[in-house]
Amino acid sequence: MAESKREIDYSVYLVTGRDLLPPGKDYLESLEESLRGGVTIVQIREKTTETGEFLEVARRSQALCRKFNVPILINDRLDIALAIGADGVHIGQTDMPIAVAKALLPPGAIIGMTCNTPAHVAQAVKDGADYVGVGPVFATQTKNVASPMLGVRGLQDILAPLEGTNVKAVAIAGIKYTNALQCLYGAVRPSGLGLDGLAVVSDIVASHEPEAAARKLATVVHAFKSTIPHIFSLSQHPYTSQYIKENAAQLFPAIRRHGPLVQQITNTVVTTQSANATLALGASPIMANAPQEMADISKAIGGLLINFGTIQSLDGMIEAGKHANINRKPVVFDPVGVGASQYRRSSANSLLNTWQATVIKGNAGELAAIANSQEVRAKGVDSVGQGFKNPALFVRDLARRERCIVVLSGKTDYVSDGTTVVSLNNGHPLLGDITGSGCMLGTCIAIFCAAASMEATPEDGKLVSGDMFIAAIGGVLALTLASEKAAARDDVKGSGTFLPALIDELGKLSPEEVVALANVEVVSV
Ligand SMILES: Nc1ncnc2c1ncn2[C@@H]1O[C@H](COP(=O)(O)OP(=O)(O)OP(=O)(O)O)[C@@H](O)[C@H]1O
Ligand SMILES: Cc1ncsc1CCO
Repeated sequence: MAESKREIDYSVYLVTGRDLLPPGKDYLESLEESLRGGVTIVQIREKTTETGEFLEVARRSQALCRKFNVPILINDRLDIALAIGADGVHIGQTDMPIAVAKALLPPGAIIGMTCNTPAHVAQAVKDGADYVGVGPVFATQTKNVASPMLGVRGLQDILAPLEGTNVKAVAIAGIKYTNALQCLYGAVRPSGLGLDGLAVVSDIVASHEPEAAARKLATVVHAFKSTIPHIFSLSQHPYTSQYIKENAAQLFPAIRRHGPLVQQITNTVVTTQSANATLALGASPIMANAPQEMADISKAIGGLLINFGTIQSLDGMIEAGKHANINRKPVVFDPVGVGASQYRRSSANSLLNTWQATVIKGNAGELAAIANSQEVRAKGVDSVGQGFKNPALFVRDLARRERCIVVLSGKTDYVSDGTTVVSLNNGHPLLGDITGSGCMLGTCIAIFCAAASMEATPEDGKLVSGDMFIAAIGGVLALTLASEKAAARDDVKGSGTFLPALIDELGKLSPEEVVALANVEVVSV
């Protein structure tokens, strides 16, 4: 074993599973191909194999790993690790304690531990583990998992004890190329601490083409790791009011150029007006709720809105977001009335645990409920009271926690990417007199996000390419500027005549008008 600790790259952590090999695929052939594809560390897991055979498998695996200069760890069996001189061991909660393993293994050996709770992680840190394997993130068939699933959101909490330590973390269970970016995004804590890698089994081992499977995963993990510092600022431009106005204004003609198809799972109150608003802006709506059709629809769309004003199919919302993440399409989440019932609260949690939102948009009452804040109360779908004492700080912190753009609607709208906060002071009180103006706002934001991502070149490490901060602001400006123009019309006598005028005006805004009329301020927090 190595005398001093080598620098380990945990990015693509392969856990072997010979029982999962596809028919006709040789174990060593599969391992070599996966190493060629970019696996950076290997753990040999043999749960039921006799000692002699385990030793043989470990020896042969090690010879291959050495060829690629990739470290090899042994699951559970210290005797096997010692016998072959492995780089270290991976132990479970019910296996040998870390202290005992440390005493038996030579200095420099890597010790990793499976952890299902923050308390496990804290203990592993105390005991001197080099890394923790945290999970289960998703349901999986490869292991009989008794611990409750963490979900993507749970990853942030379980990593908390690693703040300020040098202990590394990989996530495990149910991780595949298709959900890799969700996990990586989901795990990033407000401090910027995140996962060092992803542990996979079947995504590589069960593949007929393990080299290609490993390469795809490696590309995503490496690309993500190189973008971590900029995770909240999708653009690295120092935002000024003028830059924001000009770039948001350019998205109006971009929508008309691309005519994005925007999928909207929305409530029964606003469906028609949201579809008409979509057409007015130059995009195409498709209102689709059934989980069975999400895989197909997701491939065709430019963006997705999930508004849960009247939850008809939670499964549909889960599937739609999942496929949008897989296909790298922006997802705008509008948790309408989320504080109104326990069902809505738990549904929001399930959704945010399954996919990564690009934008979360809500009024003060809704966003307070999402953030578990008692500061603002709600009455059904409406926010009551004066709102947050410091709305700019609130949106910035929520954007950091949820790792996405946050839009707080109200008389003044606030938008943040976790670094910059802007306040937007356009709009008209008549927007408060019609139902579903907030829902239309979500629709507008989804359309702008779709256009902005269609304008951008896709990048490997990003769930969505394009500047979603500017896009979200563009969506707010569309609705609020159109409302000002509609309210000023002679034919508008009240909320009844206001709604059709609003839809008319949405389709008429020019980029020049947007720059001239937009009231955008960058707020310091
Ligand atoms: N008094 C007002 N003056 C100017 N603009 C307003 C006013 N009230 C709301 N708005 C605008 O209306 C849009 C919707 O925001 P609001 O916070 O009212 O949504 P909401 O409460 O979710 O609405 P709903 O529940 O009806 O869908 C925002 O862009 C906001 O700027
Ligand atoms: C009134 C209402 N109830 C559920 S959704 C909705 C539309 C405005 O949010």
